[in-house]
Amino acid sequence: MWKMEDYKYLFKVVLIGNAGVGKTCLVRRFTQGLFPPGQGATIGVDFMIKTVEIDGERVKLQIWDTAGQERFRSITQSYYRSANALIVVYDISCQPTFDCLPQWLNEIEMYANTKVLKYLVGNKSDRVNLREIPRYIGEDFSQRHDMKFLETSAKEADNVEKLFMEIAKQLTLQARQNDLRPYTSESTDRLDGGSSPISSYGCCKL
Ligand SMILES: Nc1nc2c(ncn2[C@@H]2O[C@H](COP(=O)(O)OP(=O)(O)OP(=O)(O)O)[C@@H](O)[C@H]2O)c(=O)[nH]1
Repeated sequence: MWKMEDYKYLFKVVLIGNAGVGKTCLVRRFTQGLFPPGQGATIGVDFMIKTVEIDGERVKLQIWDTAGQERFRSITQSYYRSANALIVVYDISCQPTFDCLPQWLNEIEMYANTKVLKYLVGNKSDRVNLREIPRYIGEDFSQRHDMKFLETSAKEADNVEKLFMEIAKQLTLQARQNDLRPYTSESTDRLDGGSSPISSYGCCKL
């Protein structure tokens, strides 16, 4: 077991998207390596931690799993602001979950930090015969909205590790650049903006 202080950076990653798209399963797959049977709907928010290694440095990911149901929206919104990365999830076998993406982007616009790293994820890629959203449609949407894109399957562990590791890597790169940069008005803005700072262990300690 690593000790709590044994990490260089701490990043908050928040998953959002309609109920039932597989947010909880993605988090469980990555943090615990399992696909839980009979997963109930998330109530409010939940978080799990996983420490990974990026270029020889330990990076701690605090992964927040939010409830997709409308009635929890006011609770989940408060978590956007401190996110370093946001993963917007839809289900490739369920068109309405894709059609709701503009609403999720609206939420991000209203509540998240402008510099947040955004990923669009089409989950349940194993449901080949039930696919309703072609891959290129998801990819095109992501490009138009300044998001990175991946299709995943929490069930078959496809691209899940890749998703979180890419995020950890990107955030680490950004953090290293910030560490090198002298203190500027821009970095002050970032802190005032309420986002948890992408910076070294000293200021991000829990
Ligand atoms: N085939 C398939 N089913 C999946 C996958 N991921 C999740 N599911 C199923 O989809 C259902 C919903 O999964 P959850 O992870 O609870 O969805 P959620 O987005 O967290 O839902 P809320 O907590 O209500 O927001 C469950 O029945 C899962 O077994 C996947 O990759 N493939």
